[in-house]
Amino acid sequence: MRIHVVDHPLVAHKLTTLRDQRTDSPTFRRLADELVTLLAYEATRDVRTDSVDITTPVCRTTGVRLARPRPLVVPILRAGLGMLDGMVRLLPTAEVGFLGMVRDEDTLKASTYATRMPDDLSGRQVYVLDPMLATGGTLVAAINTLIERGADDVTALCLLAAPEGVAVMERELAGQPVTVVTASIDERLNEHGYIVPGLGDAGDRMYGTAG
Ligand SMILES: O=P(O)(O)OC[C@H]1O[C@H](OP(=O)(O)OP(=O)(O)O)[C@H](O)[C@@H]1O
Ligand SMILES: O=c1cc[nH]c(=O)[nH]1
Ligand SMILES: [Mg+2]
Repeated sequence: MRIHVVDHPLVAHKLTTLRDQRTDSPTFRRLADELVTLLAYEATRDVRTDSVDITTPVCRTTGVRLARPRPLVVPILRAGLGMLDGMVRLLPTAEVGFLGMVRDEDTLKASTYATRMPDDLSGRQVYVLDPMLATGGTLVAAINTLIERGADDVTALCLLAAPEGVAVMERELAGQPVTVVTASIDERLNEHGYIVPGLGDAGDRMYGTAG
């Protein structure tokens, strides 16, 4: 497993406003959308392409287009849904699958309540969207599901990651073809499994009270 932290002043600026507890839900959704577009630029660096011959108004030339089979984008409901539009705007040919997962707030164990994606993912590049990598339980389970279906290239886009969750991913997914792209590795998890400094509950901030 590889991890890539996107170190860019625009990312840091938007992330700071996202973290601020005064930021209301509509602004939070807009910033999450903008941030995923910036992360996607890094996350798709190795997206597969084919060469294609075209004619410009001036001459014939060879360019590239996104390869087949189409990439699959999988948001993890609920909070990951807020990252979907920004991602498919950059990857217009992508197919979209869905994983509904929730973490028990007492045991911090993740469970899956909905799965809707192709059974066979062999040869597919998969992009998983989840804003928060906290204990890592959700993302490890999600990525194992994708690998069991044959995915051989998985990239997770997370707005924030905790060092504890990164360590769990590195241990549980050692040797697997997995990359995590994040805007920040924060300081730690608190006693409730929340990322510190973090941004609170991403799903609630995205879809909770409008503030
Ligand atoms: O790394 P972990 O410790 O597993 O925690 C991270 C998960 O927790 C949050 O989801 P939550 O369970 O709150 O569901 P929601 O998106 O519906 O709010 C978040 O969106 C991640 O999916
Ligand atoms: O800090 C955290 C941890 C898990 N889930 C969230 O939404 N936020
Ligand atoms: Mg939540």
